[in-house]
Amino acid sequence: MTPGSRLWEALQTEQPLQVVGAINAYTAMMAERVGYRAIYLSGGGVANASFGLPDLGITTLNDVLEDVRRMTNATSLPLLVDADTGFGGAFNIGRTVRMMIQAGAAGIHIEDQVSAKRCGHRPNKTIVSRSEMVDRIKAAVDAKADPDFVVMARTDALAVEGLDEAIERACACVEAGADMIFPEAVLTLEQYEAFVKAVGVPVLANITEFGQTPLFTVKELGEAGIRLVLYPLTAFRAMNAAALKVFKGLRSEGTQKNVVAHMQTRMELYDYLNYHEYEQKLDRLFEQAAENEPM
Ligand SMILES: C[C@](O)(C(=O)O)[C@H](CC(=O)O)C(=O)O
Repeated sequence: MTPGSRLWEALQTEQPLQVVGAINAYTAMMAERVGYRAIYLSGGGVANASFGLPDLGITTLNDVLEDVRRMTNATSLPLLVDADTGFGGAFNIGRTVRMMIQAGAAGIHIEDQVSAKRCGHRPNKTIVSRSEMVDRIKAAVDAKADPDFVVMARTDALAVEGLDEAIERACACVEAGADMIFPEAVLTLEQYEAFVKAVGVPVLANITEFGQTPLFTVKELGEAGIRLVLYPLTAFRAMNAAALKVFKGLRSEGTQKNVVAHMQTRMELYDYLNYHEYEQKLDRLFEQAAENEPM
């Protein structure tokens, strides 16, 4: 099974499918162990966590691929990747798809903002024309060496041009071959329902914290017909708050004794890494080496 077909399978098994942002390989392994069926690599997350940059279209395809490879090597979960605006024109978008497939991604989403993009939940976004967005999707679809690789069209048009244009764009993207639709910065369940009714392909809801979209539950979204629920930076935000708390505490108190109870222990860390299996192999190697040692 290809990563793409695993994503389609997960979509059949879990409805709606929770897709959880896993910012790095280790977090991806924890997500797998606790039962998620699909994971996500956030574009904002790559910029913020791997480069200390804001989510403004500054990172490159290779920057993202590096994190994709790390995560796909560490888990067998299908990985959906944020490809921002596709990293260039039609030829670049084709290359993006081919390289993402090579790196083990199950799918990507490409959006209709201009390349000097902003976070989808910030004001003053600018989008390209409908025909330019359709060309982006066509370029991505043409490059799909694996037919099950998911090309998801994200539209940021709702906040810029309103619901009707956003829905028409989404439909035009589906006609151009998009497998799924990601309407960005949706405000109500009724808006989700309108997308679901119009597009005829799976629709993703981006339930990112501190944004424009209320924190709708999986149940509410499922009832609105949503097939994928995304939590792009949920774990990252929690990890950051925990790191900050421990950094400040250690600085002011001169010890971590008061927070150690809230930490993942060494044994828990090792458990998720299958450390003990590695250690046993290492022990055997040493034993064999000792046996082979000339007397
Ligand atoms: C999905 C997103 O593009 C991301 O980079 O993960 C962001 C998430 C966020 O900033 O909360 C977005 O929605 O624009």
